[in-house]
Parts: sequence; C-alpha cells; structure tokens
Amino acid sequence: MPPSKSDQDLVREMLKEVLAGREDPEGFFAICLSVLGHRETYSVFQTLIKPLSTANTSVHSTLTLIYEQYFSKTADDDLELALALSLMEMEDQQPSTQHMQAEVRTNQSGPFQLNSASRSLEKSSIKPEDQVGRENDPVAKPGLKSKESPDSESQDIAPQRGTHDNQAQTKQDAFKEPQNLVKDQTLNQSEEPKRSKSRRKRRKGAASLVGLPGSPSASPPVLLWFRRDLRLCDNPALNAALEMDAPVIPIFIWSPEEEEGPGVTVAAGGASKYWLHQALACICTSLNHIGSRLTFLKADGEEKCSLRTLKQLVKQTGAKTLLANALYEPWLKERDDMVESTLQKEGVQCRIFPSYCLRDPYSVSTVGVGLRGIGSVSHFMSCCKQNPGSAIGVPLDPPQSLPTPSCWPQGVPLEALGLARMPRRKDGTTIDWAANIRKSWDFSEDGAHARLDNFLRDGVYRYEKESGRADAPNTSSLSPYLHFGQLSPRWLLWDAKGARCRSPKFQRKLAWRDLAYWQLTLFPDLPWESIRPPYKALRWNTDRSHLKAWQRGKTGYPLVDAAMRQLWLTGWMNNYMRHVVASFLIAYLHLPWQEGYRWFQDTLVDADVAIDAMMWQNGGMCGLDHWNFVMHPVDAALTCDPYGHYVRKWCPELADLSDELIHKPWKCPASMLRRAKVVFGETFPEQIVVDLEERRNQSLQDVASVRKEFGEFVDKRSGCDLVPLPPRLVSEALGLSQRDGAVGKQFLLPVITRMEFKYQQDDPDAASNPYNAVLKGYVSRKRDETIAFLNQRDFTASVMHEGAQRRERLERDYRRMEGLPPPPSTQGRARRTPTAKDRFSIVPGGVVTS
Ligand SMILES: Cc1cc2nc3c(=O)[nH]c(=O)nc-3n(C[C@H](O)[C@H](O)[C@H](O)COP(=O)(O)OP(=O)(O)OC[C@H]3O[C@@H](n4cnc5c(N)ncnc54)[C@H](O)[C@@H]3O)c2cc1C
Repeated sequence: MPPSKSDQDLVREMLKEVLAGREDPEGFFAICLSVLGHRETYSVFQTLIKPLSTANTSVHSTLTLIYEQYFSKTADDDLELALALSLMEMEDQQPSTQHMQAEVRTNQSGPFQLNSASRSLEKSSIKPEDQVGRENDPVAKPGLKSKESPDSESQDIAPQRGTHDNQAQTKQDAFKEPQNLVKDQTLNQSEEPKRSKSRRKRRKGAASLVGLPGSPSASPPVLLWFRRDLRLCDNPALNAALEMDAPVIPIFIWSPEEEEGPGVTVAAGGASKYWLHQALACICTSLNHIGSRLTFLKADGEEKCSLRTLKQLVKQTGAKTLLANALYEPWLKERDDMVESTLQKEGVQCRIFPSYCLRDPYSVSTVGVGLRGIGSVSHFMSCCKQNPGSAIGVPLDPPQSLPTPSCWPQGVPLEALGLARMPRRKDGTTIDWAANIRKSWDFSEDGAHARLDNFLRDGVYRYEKESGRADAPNTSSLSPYLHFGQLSPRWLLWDAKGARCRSPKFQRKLAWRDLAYWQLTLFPDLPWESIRPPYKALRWNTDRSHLKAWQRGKTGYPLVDAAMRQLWLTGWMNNYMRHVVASFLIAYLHLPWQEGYRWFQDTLVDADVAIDAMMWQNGGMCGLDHWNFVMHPVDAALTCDPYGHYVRKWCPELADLSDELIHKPWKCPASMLRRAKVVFGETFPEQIVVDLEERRNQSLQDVASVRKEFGEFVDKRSGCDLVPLPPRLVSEALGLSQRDGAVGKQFLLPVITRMEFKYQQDDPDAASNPYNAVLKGYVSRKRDETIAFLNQRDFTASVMHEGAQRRERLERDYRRMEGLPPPPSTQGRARRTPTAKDRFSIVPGGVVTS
C-alpha cells in the first residue's frame, strides 16, 4: 500500500526539523521507517528528500548514505537467505492470477520449474524494498537401547509406548487444569478469525484451474494420495491432479507400521495421532466444500502395506495415475520408491512432488563448502547457496472444485483408523486426555492461516529479541500445521517475506527445519542411535522415578514443571522451554536423550521425527551440532519468565509466591510459604535433585570417561569428537558418484565440541575447569522490552537509534585510540528512549543489564 498523504506530510515536517538542526539525519530516517514502513521508505524516501539536493547538499548526501547503507544491508541479507534456500523467484507482490497459472502449467515439465520470464520478474523482489503416554498401543517394541543459544537457534531403558493411555488417569489427576488455560492467548482458537484474509485473497484467482464438479469424464481417474500435506492451498500434487483433466479420487491410507520405520521412532505418538485425526476431518470437510471427498483406507491384512492397498485401489478404480507430495523419512522414501517402481511396471504413472521442505534434502550437497561446521544451520545454508537446487516457485492457489469419478472406491470411516481412540476406565467411562488440546487449537487449514496472519500482525515484531519468552505469545506456534502439511513452508516463507516486519531469525527457522530433514536422510538411525560413538556408552541414571517426575511436571523445579505440564495439557511448548526441560533431563537428571525424545514424540502435537531427533541428539551431547550451553532450571527464568507469570499459570499452587522467589520456592521463608499455602511434598513437589552443581560435575566426568575409553573417536590435536561419515558424504567429499560408492573405508570427521569437554579431557579434575557451559539467564535490554511490549511502531526507530549510538561509540573509541579530539556532540537525537520507570526493566532481584 502506498504511504498515505498524511504520513508523507508528517515526514516532510520532520525533514524541516532536520534542516533546522533539531533532529539528526539518523533519527529522521528512523522515523521514516517507523511511519512509512520498510517497503514504502525504500520506494519514496529518495523522492521525499530530493528538494534537499539543491537546498542542503550535505544533509542530502548524509541521508542518501544512510538510506543506501540501510537498504543495501537488508538486500544482502535477503539475497543470502534467498540464495541459500533457492528462492530466487520470491516476489514481494502477489503475482497475478495469470502469472500463477502460467506457473502451474510450466510446472508440467517438472515440479516447481519456472519459466524464464517469471524468474526474471521475481528476481527483482530480492531488492529491498505418553505418550509415549498418549499412544494407544501398549505393546512396546524390543528395547533399543549444539551452537546458537536456544533463543537464536542456535532410562529406564525400555521404551514405553502406551504410557499415555495407561497413565491417562493418573495424569489427569496429576494436572489440575489451570483456571486460565482456555484464555491462553497463544493457543486460544476462538480469538482467531475463521478464515484468514491472505488465504481468501489467494483463493480468488484459481478459477481456470477448476474442474467441473460432478462431471464424470471418460478419462481414467487420478489417485491423489494425501499424506502429510493436508491442505488445499499450495498443494502441488492437488494442482497437478487438476491439470490432468480427469476425475480425481483423493485418498488417505493409514499404515502405522510403515510410519514407524525400522527403529523406535514413535513416529505417531498419542498427541500427534490425535491431531492427525482432527486434521483429516478438516481436510475432508474442505474437500466436500469443493465437491469432492476423501476416502480413508487402512493398510492392514497380511501385508499391512500401502502398496498392497494401492494396487487393490488401482484394480478397483481403473486409475492410471498416482500423485502425491514427497515425504523424506528414509523408510518412507524407500516405501514410496517401491510403490512408484511397482505401479509403474503395472502401467500406472506415479508422480511425487517436493513440497514438504523448502529444499529436497536428497538434493543438498556439501560440494564446494566442505564438511567443516557440518550440523550447524550456517553450514547447511552455505551448502544450499553453493549448490542451489531447483527453484521452489510461488505458492499455488487452492482449487474451487475437483472433478469427481462416476463411482467412489469403498473406504472406512475416519474413526475406524483408530487415531483418536481414548482409553476407558474400568467402569466403562472414557478418559478424554485430549480435552485441553482440543480447547487449545484450531486444527483446520484455516486455523493455520489465521495463526500465521496473527503472528505476522503481532508476534513477529517481538520475535527477533523476545522469542524466548514463555510468558508471551512471541513465536508463531505454527509447528503442528507445518508438520501435517496444513501450511506449506513455501507459503509461510512467502508471507513472512512480504510482512511489514521481516524477521531474519524467523525465516532462518525454516532452514533449521530443512537441516533436520537433511540430517535424517544422512543418518537414518538419528531417532534412536547417538551420532557420536563414545556417547552411546554414557552411564545414565536408571532411576525411573526421576523420569516419571520429569514427564509429569513434578521435579520440584517450577520452570521445568510448568513447561512439562503445558506440554501435557496443550501438546506444545516454545523452543526456549524445550531447551530448558531437555537440559534438565540430560545434564541434571542424567537420563538418556532417547527418553526425552520419545516422550516428546508422544506428547507433542508437532512431534516430528527429524526435528525432534536432531534437537534431542544436540541436547544429548551426541548430535552433530551439540549444544555448547546448558540451561539452568532457575537462572533461565530470568530470560523466559522474569515475573513468574508462566509458572503461575501452569503451577497455580505457587501463584502467591513473590516474583523474586517463585522460581526457587525452597528459598522462601517459612512465613511466605505459609501465607501462600505451599507445602513441599504436598501442594508442590520437593526438588528431586538438590545439588545441581554436583550433578553437573558428575555429568562432565561421565563424558570425560567415555571420551577417554573411546579415544579413537577423539581428535588428538584439536580435542574434538570424531564422527564416522555417512557414505553419501564420503562420496561427495571424494568426488565420487553415489553409484561408485567404492569407499570401503570409514572416515572420521572432527565436529564442534564443547570447550568444557575438551578441557576436562586434559585435566580430569572438574573443579579447575574454567569453562562452564551453564547459561546465566539474561534480561533483554530496556529498549527491547519496551519496544516489544509497548510500542511496536517504534521498533525500527529504536533499532536505528541503537545503531546510531553504536556508531557514535565506535567513532569515539577510534578517535581516542588515534589521539584525536572527541567528535562534536550531535543534537536532537530521536527522543524515543524509554523512561527509567518502564516496568519491563524491573526484574526479580532488581537486576537490570545494559
Ligand atoms: C528438545 C527439542 C525438541 C524439539 N522437537 C520438535 C518437534 O518434534 N517438532 C518441531 O516442529 N519442532 C521441534 N523442536 C523445535 C522447536 O522447538 C519448535 O519447532 C518450535 O518451538 C515450534 O514453535 P513455533 O512454531 O512457535 O516456532 P517458531 O519459532 O515460530 O518457528 C517457525 C517454524 O520453524 C521451525 N523451527 C523452529 N525451530 C526449529 C528448530 N530448532 N529446528 C527445526 N525447525 C525449527 C518449526 O517448523 C516452526 O514451526 C524441538 C526443539 C527442541 C529443543
């Protein structure tokens, strides 16, 4: 939208202030960004300052310089990201309908290929301008036995499937529903508009793609196989089906054994299956609205495989084409390859479209980048940048109708898939463990779009600095929708890049997602086997009661307990809290990461084998990019819950403790505990481990001893852990083709290793270790807090102001070093610094960092 006249007038007024010397150029530019917005400033700023080119050349050139510096940086950042993710064709503006349709047609030659015209057009846009309790099946399989800060992105041995249902009763008793749960801002569906604007907007254009409802065509039908792509918007397989000009039969096959793969992956945990059930019901309704229907099938019988079900379906319907969107778990890819080759032999054409990730993980290569830093998101992005894959194209419109077959195949009712089956008590009543999950989410595709719109309107402004806050909805909460494909990453990236406030950190998260899938394709046993060999032998705690306490939110550490209860009740917690509870499980309880992984897989609504496994491996010290930090269960609160709101919400029994002590109730004087009615062991659990220091030291020593025992996996020179390279990477590194594969030898690669581990190796006496990975909590600067919570419009202005201050500081330091006189003081700074009384600066203990 072009800037309004009044906004432009305001800017002109401010320009006079600059000329009068009452406002400095930096401040003025910041105000422009704030008033006009990013894109508009880019397009009109130079016109606005044009009169100065004659009236005051020096101010004009200063402003031009500021403008150029600001936008060239943004352009570079954008370009880097775009290149890395192969997004050369992204455009700020919604492309015209014709353009998009041309796009879809050109996609015929291969998924997502763009014609050259659209490529050049769009290139210009880069310019600135139980779960294991929740699971129903109580039968367990035989037991098997990082870099950026979490904010940035940086056993009991036997697996315990079936615990959710089995424990449902006790869990329900364990967690009293906090009174204000339903009002949870983050998760309350009722506050969201029923249909997102952006989706409606895009819906307009799709007319010429529309098939005729109920008009049986003579062509054989097309089978459209829905999997984790439960959406109408931007669904390449669905669009390709429309292009076939034949009746379309949408199907969904439930085949739990195939999903699970060869190890203990808990691919479909209780909460996840529950979400799937709801999402299937929603997509079914959406298909009904466009005159079609979804046929549910169960892969059972003797072979229990999708291939058999598909073969029967082909026979029954006479279909000659099968279309689907790709899945990347190695065992599912293998299944799909098998389906493709078998059906093809039987005369059925199969086409699989990439859309689950921005980048097909099987196409990512390290050529030209090398292996140094592998596992980190920066390394991954360099690989994508160096070896760009095919362009991902623009999001596709949803169809308005689908051609139907003359007769439908016979399926089973959705309920028969058993995805949302609830356990029963002895008296026959149902234990509805999902009641709170239902209250917390809108499971539909529209719900996904509404949440995205809300986030881009609001949370994204705080994301860059405040995504760690547990007490405020500062992240998108889109993970379950992304996981089940109710929202495509391409659509998300498109909207995020088009939003008024672009958050590079947010956009990078999609690269993290792709990184996880790449890792899973390289290490198919990622979900159950430690990547760093020595850590497989770590001595873990076998105290099952500790695991139970962690799972139930009864560790006696309020922050950990609040997060684990939120997880149980809503199926979700934010990234920062996932780091807190993971660190607690591993570094302080000494429980194996696999236990955490499996619990998450069973209780998270966004449980994702690739992401979950990568993150737990990193947290469990054995991943490629193991965390170089440990979150402290009390200190972390300073960052994520400084006033105790989050703990009060999920642990209401502590609600009356003071802000200063709510995260460490054991430090409360007896009188305060009495007043707040807190009785340890009765109303709130005792701490299950008390001496955190001692637990950490023990953990360090355990690591040192396995690194010593398996010295062949430690690089003598650098002290880094060594990881056996997967064959695909070896072939790439040696320039061999996959087929050559003639590498019989094992290659070991040094990977980033925590300093405290390296030091401990040389000097096993933990007491003298100068490195300590435990993160101290931090409080965002007053500025960040204020802009984030009080005045979003001033965000950019404040950032600019901050930038100007930094430059001044550098200039001062430089002059001091050079023995030059201090620079003349600038007058008229943008007056946007918050006052000292700003309530967001007050934190427990009165600490304010600056
Ligand atoms: C121990 C642990 C386990 C995790 N398990 C899962 C899991 O099973 N499923 C899952 O989706 N995420 C997982 N994450 C990553 C992250 O915590 C969630 O994606 C995020 O909290 C979801 O909330 P959001 O949608 O508001 O995220 P936002 O911050 O708004 O991010 C947007 C999207 O980016 C992706 N993303 C964000 N962070 C990461 C990350 N670190 N790695 C990969 N992709 C990321 C997600 O798809 C997310 O929806 C895990 C993190 C940790 C520390």
